[in-house]
Amino acid sequence: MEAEGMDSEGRGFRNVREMWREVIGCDGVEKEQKEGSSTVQNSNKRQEWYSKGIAYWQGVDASVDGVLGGYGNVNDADVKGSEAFLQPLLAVRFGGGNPHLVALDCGSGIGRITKNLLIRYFNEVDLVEPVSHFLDAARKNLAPENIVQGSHKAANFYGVPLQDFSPECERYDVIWVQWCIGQLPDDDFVAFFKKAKSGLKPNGFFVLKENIAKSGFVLDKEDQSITRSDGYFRQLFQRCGLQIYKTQDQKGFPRELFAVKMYALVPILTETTTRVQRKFQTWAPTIIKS
Ligand SMILES: C[S@@+](CC[C@H](N)C(=O)[O-])C[C@H]1O[C@@H](n2cnc3c(N)ncnc32)[C@H](O)[C@@H]1O
Repeated sequence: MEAEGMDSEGRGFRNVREMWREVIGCDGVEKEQKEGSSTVQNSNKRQEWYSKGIAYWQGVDASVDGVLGGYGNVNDADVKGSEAFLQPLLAVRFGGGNPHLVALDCGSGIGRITKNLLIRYFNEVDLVEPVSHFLDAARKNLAPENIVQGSHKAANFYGVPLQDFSPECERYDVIWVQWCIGQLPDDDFVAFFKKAKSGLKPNGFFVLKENIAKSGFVLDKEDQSITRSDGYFRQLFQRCGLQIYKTQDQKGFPRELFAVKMYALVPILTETTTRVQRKFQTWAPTIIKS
């Protein structure tokens, strides 16, 4: 049978569930809930997956080149591509008036994206990053004296991994997730986005920017991460209750790198929420008039 995916050493896996069972001790669909020794092994393996990932990043220089895996030269093209994607979305979803915009930069590393992009568009940016020397560098890079954007500021620095992060309810207009979601197995990926949805304001959205495997997945045993294909991501979005609002390919990266895609994602409205919203829309003018 043909392999659905492979690891960085070229070893094939028949399917993604087989791979997750091997690396985290369960198939990545649902966390093992049952008590007993299989649970212990499962959580030990999952812990090992995460701690090896963190250990890898702890050994990396707190620099643009470090967080970009030695490809610091793609920073400019990355920021340009992200800005071209973000700007029209902001205009459509929050245009008009002068809204106070807030973003969350996930797996922020040294604050590269906040510094070069988010801080220019958002009045406040929060960062979440589990590796302490990266977060310390981010604090320095984003200190008020190093920011040229008026009253815009990096507001909160959270030193936790995404799988343990719970956002403040309805704080964010945009939750930016770039080059870090591969650290999370599927079930934690789904749990994270489900939880993070509550952190979005009503018109808010996620931007996920990631490397894309040609098909299936590629498991990187060095930094304990997985690169997923576009089809794989789309299945996970459905499990998260998210739909693609807009997607675009990143251009201008060296050919030897993975392709990179940007997805703007919004919560799928259930029939009930849609009905409540419709009702509200018909009531609203009456409320305003009276
Ligand atoms: C390739 S770097 C990208 C950093 C940043 N997003 C950027 O584009 O400049 C990957 C980042 O993910 C972080 N990371 C590793 N495990 C993580 C986890 N479980 N949750 C959140 N971030 C994680 C690393 O510490 C590192 O900062």
